[in-house]
Amino acid sequence: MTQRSSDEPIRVGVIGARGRMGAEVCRAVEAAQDMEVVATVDADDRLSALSDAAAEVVVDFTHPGVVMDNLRFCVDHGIHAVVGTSGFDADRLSTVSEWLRAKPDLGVLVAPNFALGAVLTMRFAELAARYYESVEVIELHHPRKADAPSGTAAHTARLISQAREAAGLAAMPDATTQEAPGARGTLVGDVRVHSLRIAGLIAHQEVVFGTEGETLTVRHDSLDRKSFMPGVLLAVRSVFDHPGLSVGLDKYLDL
Ligand SMILES: NC(=O)C1=CN([C@@H]2O[C@H](COP(=O)(O)OP(=O)(O)OC[C@H]3O[C@@H](n4cnc5c(N)ncnc54)[C@H](OP(=O)(O)O)[C@@H]3O)[C@@H](O)[C@H]2O)C=CC1
Ligand SMILES: O=C(O)C1=N[C@H](C(=O)O)C[C@H](O)C1
Repeated sequence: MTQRSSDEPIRVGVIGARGRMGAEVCRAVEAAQDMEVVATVDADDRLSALSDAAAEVVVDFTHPGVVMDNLRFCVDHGIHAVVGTSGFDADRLSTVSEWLRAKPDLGVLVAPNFALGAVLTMRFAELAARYYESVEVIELHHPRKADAPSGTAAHTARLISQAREAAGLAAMPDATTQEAPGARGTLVGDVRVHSLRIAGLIAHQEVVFGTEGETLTVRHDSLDRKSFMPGVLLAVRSVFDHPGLSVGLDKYLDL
């Protein structure tokens, strides 16, 4: 049962609208019959354009440094939010949950990755985690990316680490005693994450598992930013039915 009763197109505001993802989102929303872009905001624009245009849902693809202010504005103004921007840690998520207490009907989705294959990769990795002694994550992105490790890699590593802990696994075998800074990546929980920035790439991730006599590699490649759009549109349609904070597009899927 959807909380949205209107048959009119969903009124969507886009923050970061002139960016790589934001521009793609504007095109995808305009091409969908059941939604329309009513406001676009980018750096130096006023967020009040969103409430002035009576946006029902805001899609945010901006920057980790500004996304919390944007979200605060949406929550304060009773606008549902679909957030793709990276940089969310446990503290930020609990802050958003706290804000939402005052708006029990409002939905906020923070999704590290909207590509279906990436969502499945995270789920597969979580399932495989308990069966392997070793696991490391390698993320590969375009060189204009501001943050490292990627939000997807951090989320994947957290899920794996939690699954390993729940299964009571021992520490991973690793004889390294001498290490050049960064050579073994960064730790998220007990999982090492390695970040590559390569011209020509978009967004890619490998999760490499190993145990005696075998390895398993789960890899996903976004070859075009269009790969994120079906997930973004699904989220815009579904956010009304998921009040509170949801983390990960899998929460809107039957996985
Ligand atoms: N969840 C997912 O599936 C995906 C998430 N992402 C994430 O989305 C974010 C954006 O990525 P991408 O589109 O490549 O980045 P871009 O830098 O291309 O776009 C970000 C846009 O936001 C603008 N911006 C900066 N500050 C503000 C502000 N205060 N208010 C409004 N707009 C602002 C930027 O303007 P200016 O350039 O002038 O600063 C820019 O136009 C990143 O965190 C990235 O990791 C990316 C792809 C998929
Ligand atoms: O900046 C990007 O491009 C991407 N960012 C997201 C992330 O940090 O995981 C999602 C995807 O990897 C593309």
